[in-house]
Amino acid sequence: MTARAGGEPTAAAPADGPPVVELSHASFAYPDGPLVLDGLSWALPPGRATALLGRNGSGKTTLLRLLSGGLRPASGELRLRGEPVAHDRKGLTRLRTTVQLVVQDPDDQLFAASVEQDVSFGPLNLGLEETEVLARVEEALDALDIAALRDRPTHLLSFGQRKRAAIAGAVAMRPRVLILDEPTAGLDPHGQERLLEVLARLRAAGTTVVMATHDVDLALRWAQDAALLTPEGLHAGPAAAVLARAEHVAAARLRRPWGLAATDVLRAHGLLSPAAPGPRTPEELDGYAG
Ligand SMILES: Nc1ncnc2c1ncn2[C@@H]1O[C@H](COP(=O)(O)OP(=O)(O)OP(=O)(O)O)[C@@H](O)[C@H]1O
Repeated sequence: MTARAGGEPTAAAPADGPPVVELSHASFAYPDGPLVLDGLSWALPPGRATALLGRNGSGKTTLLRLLSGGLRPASGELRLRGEPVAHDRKGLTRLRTTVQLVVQDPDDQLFAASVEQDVSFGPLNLGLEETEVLARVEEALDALDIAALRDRPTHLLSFGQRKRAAIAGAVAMRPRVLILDEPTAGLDPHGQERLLEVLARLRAAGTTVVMATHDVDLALRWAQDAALLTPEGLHAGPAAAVLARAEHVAAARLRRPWGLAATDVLRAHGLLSPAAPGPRTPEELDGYAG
């Protein structure tokens, strides 16, 4: 399947400033494979929360790896604060101080003997002073609520704990853009809520957060913007508007989010004016009852 640039003005969400990171007309194919992404453009303005959705194999992971410099577009370019990124050591180091990717499987990310060593690795690699490294590691362990696990071997942790350790490693880099590939997959509901709290704190501090997910309800309630990767292209914009486009949602093999379905029912019964925003969660529905 090939994702192409959409044929309509879809890519840019209302920006709060010039994009921090941006792919422009990027195409990519794995060696001996078909084109996965074809001329795709996507800009991430600062401080926004964006959900990336699409069917299995649509190219979400590929797109996130292109944005974070792990893959290089065959054509088109990656820009950091408007400047083209050179895919050499210097260019990628500069990119990684700003953009951090947390991959889907924590076992692809964790490699050090203990949690603390793993979380320290990135800041140490930046050549920071020891006190600065320690401060960042403490901050990241606290943020992910895993300080008690600092001396534990990573391979002896539960899946959810490993996932949090992997995210802590990215957070310790204090990135302006944090990209997470299906971070809630495999977490229990409590773990998911804790993770969303962590992401809310990072966003409050101005971090741009991008999350690939298959969960449309999570996307509607958590994200300001959504991007749907379909065979026709990337459809991006404010989350409620993007997820209301039935044909794009169907092309991404998703379903209508709960909140939009509830909004339809409220409007059909005259309980909500056409212009008023609807509930995004069952908890918010309570506010419409009286
Ligand atoms: N290392 C690789 N080598 C060759 N082909 C690959 C590689 N990784 C992914 N692909 C192919 O590229 C396409 C896009 O894969 P990708 O992992 O980006 O999709 P995805 O949207 O993240 O999927 P999922 O929702 O299943 O995680 C798929 O057809 C996949 O088979």
